[in-house]
Amino acid sequence: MTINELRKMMPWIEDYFSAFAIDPAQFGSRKLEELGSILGEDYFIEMGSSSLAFTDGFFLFIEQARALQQGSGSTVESLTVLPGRNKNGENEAFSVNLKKGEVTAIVGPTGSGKSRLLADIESLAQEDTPTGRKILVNGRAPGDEERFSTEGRFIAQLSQNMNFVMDLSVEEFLTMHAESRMVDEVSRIVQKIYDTANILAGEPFSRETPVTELSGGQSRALMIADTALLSPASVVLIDEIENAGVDKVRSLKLLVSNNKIVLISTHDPLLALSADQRLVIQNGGISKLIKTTLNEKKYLKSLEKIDRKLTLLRNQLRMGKEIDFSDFLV
Ligand SMILES: Nc1ncnc2c1ncn2[C@@H]1O[C@H](COP(=O)(O)OP(=O)(O)OP(=O)(O)O)[C@@H](O)[C@H]1O
Repeated sequence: MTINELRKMMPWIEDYFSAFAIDPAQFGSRKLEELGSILGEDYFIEMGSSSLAFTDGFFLFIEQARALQQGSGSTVESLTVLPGRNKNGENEAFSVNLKKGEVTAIVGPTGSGKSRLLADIESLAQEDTPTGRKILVNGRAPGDEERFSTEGRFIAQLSQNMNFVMDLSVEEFLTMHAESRMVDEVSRIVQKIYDTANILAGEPFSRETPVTELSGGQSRALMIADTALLSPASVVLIDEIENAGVDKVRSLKLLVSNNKIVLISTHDPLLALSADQRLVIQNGGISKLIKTTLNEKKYLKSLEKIDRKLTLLRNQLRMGKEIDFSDFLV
């Protein structure tokens, strides 16, 4: 496949060329594989026999380009979680200040209160939830209008149990959302989100699929792509991405950009160590804030390799194949 053929297949790719001031006409007839040498190794795109395989570098490319296009855009510079009480009614020891561009993992045993913390932030709690926490935006308490308005919400939440209640196809849903955001070129952004969601989802789906018929993983992938590419949210809350049948590492890269505050509740070491820091929740209260160490970061690449192998194995299992351990054990 040539670069021009890719441009025809995915017209939205032009956005990224223009964000990087690259004129694709200069190398349009060259093979896709050569894109790596043009953009730099990190952006290399592999070609399978019948399908495209995108590297993580490509996703980073997309993400960086998007951040460039959107500029700093975000209005939320910081979120502060003022101390509340744990399940025993004891005061939390310290407040937590989350800044733009930071990714924070929330870790802790099952039932410890990770989702509760996300819910406090989502509802911009003002000492009116079971924890008694208070959330400040840019250093001040939001007014009721800000808290309860559905317009211009700057917080997006992705959770494990996402159900669509509308009777719309994927295409209708995305079109409606894009139109409500008053974007230019609705059909182009719709295709971009659809293509990205299909890359993230374990099993592909068509534009005509009713959203109510999407599997858990597929609807998750659709909402991740939608949030990353269309929602103007400057705070993204993610509740356990790991079991959703989506490519979690790529999803995180897509959602995280320099101008967002991202919180992710997780039991997954790969996701937790991808974050800048982690909040430890015990018995309903925030008990520690640990910065990810350089040593931990050093092992991320190896963890990613192990995780890819496990994903392959999981896919073989899902497809009803006999497991091939030849690559796994080296
Ligand atoms: N500080 C608190 N005070 C009172 N109740 C709390 C507090 N923190 C959490 N809870 C309650 O404890 C229950 C379990 O919390 P939550 O669902 O947030 O746990 P979790 O860590 O997300 O668990 P899992 O890992 O299983 O998803 C919820 O009903 C929640 O409202």
